[in-house]
Amino acid sequence: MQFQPTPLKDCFVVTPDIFKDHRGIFMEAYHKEKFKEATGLDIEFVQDNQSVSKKGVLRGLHFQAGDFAQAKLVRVIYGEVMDVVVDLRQDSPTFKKVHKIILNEENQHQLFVPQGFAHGFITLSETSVFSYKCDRFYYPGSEYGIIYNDPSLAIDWGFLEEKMILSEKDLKLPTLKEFFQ
Ligand SMILES: Cc1cn([C@H]2C[C@H](O)[C@@H](COP(=O)(O)OP(=O)(O)O[C@H]3O[C@@H](C)C(=O)[C@@H](O)[C@H]3O)O2)c(=O)[nH]c1=O
Repeated sequence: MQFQPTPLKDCFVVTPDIFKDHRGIFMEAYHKEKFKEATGLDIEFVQDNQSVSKKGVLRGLHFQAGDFAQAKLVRVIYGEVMDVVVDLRQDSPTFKKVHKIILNEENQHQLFVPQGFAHGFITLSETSVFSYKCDRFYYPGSEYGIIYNDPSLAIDWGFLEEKMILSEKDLKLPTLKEFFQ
């Protein structure tokens, strides 16, 4: 299991060792002790989520705030997505910086998204099965978001805007400027 930093503080990529044989593959998708040893983080993940999305579906940019802020360990079980995170911690040296990464069933990369980050992804394959662990339970009262096309972030989602599919809720999210006002 490899752990590699990203340009964003506290955000890193986890790549499991993949064992291939004539039957297919095996991997440890998560190992609490190895995770703790490599990162120093003694995280207890309490909720596992899974979503299935069609090509062009964009979910994000989401986060829970305050006591309900969630760290997430995200990965793709089937298909391919472009995953996007934004550091929203005002005291962080990488505040307002964006990081993008391709997650797919081939590379089996996982992204650790710290508390205080906004997170989203767009499905690039016909279908994606996206799975993530969270260290806090879902609490709708503390759910927030930033609009995917925020002008100050200027994220290139690598997809034609008219072909993107978003929820009504996500289309109404505020810009970063509106959120911090
Ligand atoms: C996130 C979540 C949603 N739900 C419900 C609420 C709603 O009826 C339905 C769909 O919720 P949403 O539209 O918020 O699902 P979705 O847009 O997939 O939300 C997710 O997006 C990605 C990018 C994240 O980072 C996640 O933390 C989460 O915010 O599922 C739960 O019951 N538990 C949960 O943990």
